[in-house]
Amino acid sequence: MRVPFTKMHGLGNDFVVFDAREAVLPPLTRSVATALADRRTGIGCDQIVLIEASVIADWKMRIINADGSEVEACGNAARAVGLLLKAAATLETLGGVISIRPDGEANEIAVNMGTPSFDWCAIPLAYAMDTLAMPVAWDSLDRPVAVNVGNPHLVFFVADAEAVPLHELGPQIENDPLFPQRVNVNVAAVDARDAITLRVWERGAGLTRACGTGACATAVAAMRLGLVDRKTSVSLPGGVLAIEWADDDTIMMRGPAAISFTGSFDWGDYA
Ligand SMILES: N[C@@H](CCC[C@H](N)C(=O)O)C(=O)O
Repeated sequence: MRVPFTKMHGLGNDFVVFDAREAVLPPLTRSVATALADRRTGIGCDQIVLIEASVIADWKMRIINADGSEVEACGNAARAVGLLLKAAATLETLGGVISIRPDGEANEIAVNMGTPSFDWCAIPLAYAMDTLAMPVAWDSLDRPVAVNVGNPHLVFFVADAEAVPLHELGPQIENDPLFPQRVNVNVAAVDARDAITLRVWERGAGLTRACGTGACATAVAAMRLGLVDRKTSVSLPGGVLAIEWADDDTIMMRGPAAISFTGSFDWGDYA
């Protein structure tokens, strides 16, 4: 069975998007997902995104990492779905209902990502600790902040984000038993009261060009620590996002999304 898809990205964080609002797709098993995401033999992507019908929001957005794990949230994918839908909409996700809308320029999308949580059990962590200054370290990375923005993030503030061997420390931290659902790992440098530089090791996908939820988690962590104001830019390897922690406690993310190409995928080859 050939299934049409749209290859998209948000600042280089790339997705294979299946629009299943009207069509019923075969089940996306772990073996289909990993084969599809494989950059050598499949289409290649960081995440697979399914748009489906919802009974509690306009649409449901499902997110599957390149390793086949289904997860709660993806900021860049929300903007990609916003670009495809070309209209304001609410999206049901495993992390809660979020909202998207076109934002001025043709490919710019604004996303209300919902309310962040800092409770240790909501991250989740394996045991109680202060999530604003965690008494833990992995080599040179220490005292991170933990934030849940639908999905779990750990944020380390460092002098030079480029200098951190994230390809080595990222997988160690992601899989540490302190994080029962694993964790996304952010290393950030505060450049000014309204500017952060960020690199992200994503749970289930590794180093990516950008991570929207990572930008949101890092911005609110820096805001809680008093390092930046309530509106800041976050510069990632793939480009810049604008993040605001609004008075109603929700996080607004603004940035672009793009379509790379369209195609069709033979599900049966991988089932
Ligand atoms: N790239 C995404 C985050 C995707 C999910 C993440 N890897 C997880 O496992 O939580 C983003 O833009 O937020």
